[in-house]
Amino acid sequence: MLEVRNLTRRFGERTVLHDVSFGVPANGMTGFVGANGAGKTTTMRIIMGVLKAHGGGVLFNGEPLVDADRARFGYMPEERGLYPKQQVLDQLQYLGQLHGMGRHDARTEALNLLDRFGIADRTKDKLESLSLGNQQRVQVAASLMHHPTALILDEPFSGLDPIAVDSMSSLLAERAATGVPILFSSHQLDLIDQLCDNLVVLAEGKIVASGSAGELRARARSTHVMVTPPDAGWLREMPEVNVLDVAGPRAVVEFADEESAQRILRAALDRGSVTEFAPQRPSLAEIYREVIR
Ligand SMILES: Nc1ncnc2c1ncn2[C@@H]1O[C@H](COP(=O)(O)OP(=O)(O)OP(=O)(O)O)[C@@H](O)[C@H]1O
Repeated sequence: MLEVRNLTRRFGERTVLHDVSFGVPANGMTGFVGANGAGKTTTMRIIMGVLKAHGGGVLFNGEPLVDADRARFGYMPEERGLYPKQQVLDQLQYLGQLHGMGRHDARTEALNLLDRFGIADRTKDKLESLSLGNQQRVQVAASLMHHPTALILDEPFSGLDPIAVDSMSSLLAERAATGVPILFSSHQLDLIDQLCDNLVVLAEGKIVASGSAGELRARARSTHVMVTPPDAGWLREMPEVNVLDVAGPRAVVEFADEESAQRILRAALDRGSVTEFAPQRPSLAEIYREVIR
């Protein structure tokens, strides 16, 4: 478990992180979302020791995070950072060896990762000769080489095609399942929804929501879809129901509580047929939009 506690950070007179606290549990992926400039990269840089915090700190498994822990983390920085002119395989092998892997193990792991990312045929090519998406795959492979104890990835999915997104997602999910806390930032809300067990939402340097997907969904507004042919417009006249949208027989509504839901359902049945009455599980994308509003 990685815990960010009460981080503050200023650049000149401007405070860009205000008392930021959240957890990155093991055994799951934590999505880090927020508008451009919200402070995600700054937070990740502080976790990795690239920037100093002006207040607060980071714990790893309950102890203050130190450089020896960070050396075992995998980090993909926003500015990336591999050598454009070096061959892909040699570069990954070199990075593995820097992390203490033997030459043979590093080469085997590099080949394994390049194969998983579908670029095993590019091992001898210089990084700069690869497309941007393929360079991105190599960057993520670099962060995974030494079987890190935690992963901090700044927009690892940006610019990837759907096949690469799938291979990267499954690889990260495998690492998460072995107990590695993974924090990754992304602007792709549908992807966050698909992959994340936890969500952290930052807005203007402040945490506006954080927690497990289940907790956040339970707190979010829950709606129902009701289909009552021929026209669901009558719902607007009913007490105890907040009608969010009506299109012909289909309405999206919000009830005060479960009893109200049941009363309205009975009223609908008394009027005629009900062909659908379904609670809607809010997506993490919807939760994100609601909390930053
Ligand atoms: N070295 C720096 N000097 C001055 N201001 C900085 C510096 N680094 C970041 N900032 C400011 O801190 C704020 C947070 O930036 P940060 O890069 O952390 O946001 P972000 O959430 O990662 O954004 P994005 O989604 O665009 O990558 C921004 O207003 C940015 O301009």
